[in-house]
Amino acid sequence: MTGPEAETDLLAAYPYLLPRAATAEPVPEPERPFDYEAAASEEPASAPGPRPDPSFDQVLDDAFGLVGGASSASRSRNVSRGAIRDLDEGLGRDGEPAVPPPAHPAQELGWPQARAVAARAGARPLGTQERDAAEALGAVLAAPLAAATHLPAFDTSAMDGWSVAGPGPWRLRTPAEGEGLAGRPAADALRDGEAVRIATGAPLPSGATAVLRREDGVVCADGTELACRPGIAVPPPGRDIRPRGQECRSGDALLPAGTLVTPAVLGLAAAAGVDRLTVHRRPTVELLVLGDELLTEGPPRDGRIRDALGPMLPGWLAAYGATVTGVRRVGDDRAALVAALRASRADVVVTTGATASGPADFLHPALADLGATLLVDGVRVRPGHPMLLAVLPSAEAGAVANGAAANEAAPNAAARHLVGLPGNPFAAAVGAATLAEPLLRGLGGSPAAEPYRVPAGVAFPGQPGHTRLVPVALPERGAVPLRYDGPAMLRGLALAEGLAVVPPGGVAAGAPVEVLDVPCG
Ligand SMILES: Nc1nc2c(c(=O)[nH]1)N[C@H]1C(S)=C(S)[C@@H](COP(=O)(O)OP(=O)(O)OC[C@H]3O[C@@H](n4cnc5c(N)ncnc54)[C@H](O)[C@@H]3O)O[C@H]1N2
Ligand code: MOO
Repeated sequence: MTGPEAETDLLAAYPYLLPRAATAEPVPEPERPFDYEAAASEEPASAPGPRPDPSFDQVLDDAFGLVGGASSASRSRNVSRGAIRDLDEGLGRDGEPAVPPPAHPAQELGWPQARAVAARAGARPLGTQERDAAEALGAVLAAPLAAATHLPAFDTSAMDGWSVAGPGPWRLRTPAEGEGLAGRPAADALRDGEAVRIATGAPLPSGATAVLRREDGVVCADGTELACRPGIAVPPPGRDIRPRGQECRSGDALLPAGTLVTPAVLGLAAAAGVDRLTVHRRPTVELLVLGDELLTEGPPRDGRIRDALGPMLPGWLAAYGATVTGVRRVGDDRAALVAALRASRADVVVTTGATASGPADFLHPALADLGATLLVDGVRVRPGHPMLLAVLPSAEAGAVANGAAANEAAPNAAARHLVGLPGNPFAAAVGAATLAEPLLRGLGGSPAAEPYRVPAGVAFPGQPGHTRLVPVALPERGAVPLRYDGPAMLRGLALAEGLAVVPPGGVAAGAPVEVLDVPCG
């Protein structure tokens, strides 16, 4: 469907785009080279101070302001995608060769290379386990889901009405108590010319050739005869019967290994009689939020600000496949950070803040104290460049150092990792999408997926030498950037339907641009 009717439907589905729909205009190309710092520090035009409550539409208009309006339609996605395959094949993006990463990177890596390093660090899943289906939600199937039954398990009626044998009219049998209802044994066999009531989902009696819908049949006054209503044709054999095995046969592989266990997968498994699922163990993650300046409630005060990442990142990390075992706040204290890292039993520790070189940025010294190995130490990406990825010494070593029992150690004998995200909130999100996503997906057994690309709805200027990650809306005309995408801002990200990956050379309007998912669960 196209044209005004389609547009009306889409606008009904996405009302927040409505005010822009009528006014969407061609988008002017930016006239000056992209100035990242200027854009990052871009503030609302009006002076600070009390402002009248804007309407929801105004808020969204404002966010879309940078591109002169979103187009008429949007859509949502819920697909996991990696972006590493071409690198693994040695192709490289951004014009950078996909050279093997150094063991101790002395300099920032390109964005594609950093993602490839994180993917390789997570290349070996942590192990498999059999779990009750409900507990497997969010894990990845380690074996195909095999049907334990035919579906439907028996011939069944697709409609409320009568099961009939042969062409009508039919002698209508008086049903015994419960006969013809779902969940009861099939009614006694029908002989040719007979009919008996049946409900949707009830097993079909043998001898039945079709189902006559209730609204298509008429019963004579004494209730003994059934005929089609005038103008209704006799249902041909098989009409409104769901035959046994129509959807699958017992033993059929319904889903391949590598499928994410979603609510729909739980539904399918239950329908197919499967109670236990074989899944990859989800990596455990502990989130350490670093910084003395962070408050956990109320407005910023006395130079202190609210922690935005403790509330945000657990959902993101869970969407990447992790089981988040805890969020801990650690002050600007090197010894406390070292102790927290030693004490952690998680497969992956994610930290926020303290990645740079300020007086309170203790992450690098703490990692040195621990004897950790840096795999990524800075990435040529804006924002988020100080992000890092390290291999931690084994949990057993940490446990012994702390006098803890060895069996408290992470069940994973494989390497434990630390993802260090910058403190600026949008920069931290970029770091999570760059390093935590491929690492956690891999450890959790998700296969790498093809990069997801959409046409750029406008030109995206590049930043020489750096990849830019830009929060975008995805209306029909393609990816369009959202405002308020500075490193310390979350306004753009909170509205975003994806993160566009803009290579150093930029992306011309209409050319494909890779888009990463923004977790929304
Ligand atoms: N001399 C340099 N200074 C900085 C550089 C640099 O290259 N050289 N890089 C800048 C960039 S880019 C970033 S990003 C930040 C990274 O800083 P850190 O990771 O060390 O983080 P902090 O200094 O702890 O915090 C930075 C900023 O973010 C705020 N913050 C921290 N945690 C949170 C949180 N959980 N929720 C909300 N906001 C948070 C913090 O208060 C600071 O304002 O370094 C630049 N400096
Ligand atoms: O670019 Mo930082 O990484 O400002 O946020």
